[in-house]
Amino acid sequence: MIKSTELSPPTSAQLDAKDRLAPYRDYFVEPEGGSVIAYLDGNSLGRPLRVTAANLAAFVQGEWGTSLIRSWDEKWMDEPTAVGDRLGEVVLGAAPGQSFIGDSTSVLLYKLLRAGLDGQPGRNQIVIDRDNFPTDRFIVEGIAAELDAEIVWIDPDPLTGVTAEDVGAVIGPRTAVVLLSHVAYRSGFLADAPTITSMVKAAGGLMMWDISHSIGAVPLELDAWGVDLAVGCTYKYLNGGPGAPALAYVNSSLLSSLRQPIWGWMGAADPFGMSANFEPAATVRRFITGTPPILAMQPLKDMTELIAEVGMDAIREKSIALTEHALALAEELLVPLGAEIASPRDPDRRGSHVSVNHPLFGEVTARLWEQGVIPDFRPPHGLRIGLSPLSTSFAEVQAGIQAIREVLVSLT
Ligand SMILES: Cc1ncc(COP(=O)(O)O)c(C=O)c1O
Ligand SMILES: Nc1c(O)cccc1C(=O)C[C@H](N)C(=O)O
Repeated sequence: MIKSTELSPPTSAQLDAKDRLAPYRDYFVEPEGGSVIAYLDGNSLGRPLRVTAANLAAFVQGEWGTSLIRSWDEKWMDEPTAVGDRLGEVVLGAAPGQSFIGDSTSVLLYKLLRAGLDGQPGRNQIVIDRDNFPTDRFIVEGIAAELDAEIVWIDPDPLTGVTAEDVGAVIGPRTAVVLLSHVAYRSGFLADAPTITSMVKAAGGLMMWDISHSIGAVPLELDAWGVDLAVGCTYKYLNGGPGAPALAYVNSSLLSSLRQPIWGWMGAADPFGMSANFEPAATVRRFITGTPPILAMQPLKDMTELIAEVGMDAIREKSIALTEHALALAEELLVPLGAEIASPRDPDRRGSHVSVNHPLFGEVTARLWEQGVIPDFRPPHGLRIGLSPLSTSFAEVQAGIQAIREVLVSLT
């Protein structure tokens, strides 16, 4: 018999019943024919909002189909920075004039990192960790090969992620830029951004964060933390859609001094002046290169407004409850089968996804997808459970983890 002090953990149904964000699940497009039982990959590709379908149709008819090229003058020239400013207000903790929507995250990583490095004469080291997302590491390798730059690698403990101590051990008078992921793409480890940023700045370096796995899931305070540069994906927790253009942030203190490497007419002071030589815009527009992908930046506006309605604190609270639930279920149902939890137990050090390792998870994930249970798999043996706070229920997490268990049992 359970003693009164030994309360059993709440069930998925109880958690869903008291979840005040539960009604927002209906705001998302329902997959057809009950074909998806559990979508646990919102950290890779967020689900579309219903309103986005209507807004895209209205955009095609109105701004594009009716206003035609006049829309550039009326609205679109300012769209990348207007959307960036709104994101700054709602999710980034950034004052206007520092953010814009532009190219892919990879290309923005290149542009901002190169600009940062060029803006640090006498310093030639780029600091990055070996667990960072491949594109971040590859961009750094490419820039180091292109310029006289040295890469300083941090080898973090996969579970604790990159700590302030790790960073403190490698920064110094030659540090130009430190590039880290705020939330690690495998483990979900949430780095101590305020502490690390101030350490790097005290050493004279520039701090650049890849916020791909935190925008829209973890509250950010880029201005207050003193972040220099940041980039991040908008197709994850901002539900911008496949290949949606990325977000870039350049601290206002650097706007006049940094020069990005890919000069194009849309980053010029007067794009329609058709001038003989490149003169960069005085504002954050100088980081834009060519014609901005206006159509592709429409959906993320819808999610930004939904986040504004709900509030980042409520989103974070649900995100923590979801990851706690996922970890408790994984502990109960998967660990006895030989799986290992590969994400931080401390919610203050965790983003909105959790990873579990098992040698059979590659095969397990393929079978799960066939039956409409959709986590993702990252080699060598990590199954990642991404929990998008506004579109995921606690029951969905349970159904997903039970299915993982059943497939694992069938394969062993
Ligand atoms: C941390 C991180 N950075 C960058 C990217 C990729 O950026 P891109 O949109 O250029 O493929 C991803 C995901 O694909 C990511 O997880
Ligand atoms: N960016 C992706 C893509 O273009 C196709 C499929 C998946 C992705 C991803 O988002 C991968 C993801 N950033 C990761 O953390 O592994």
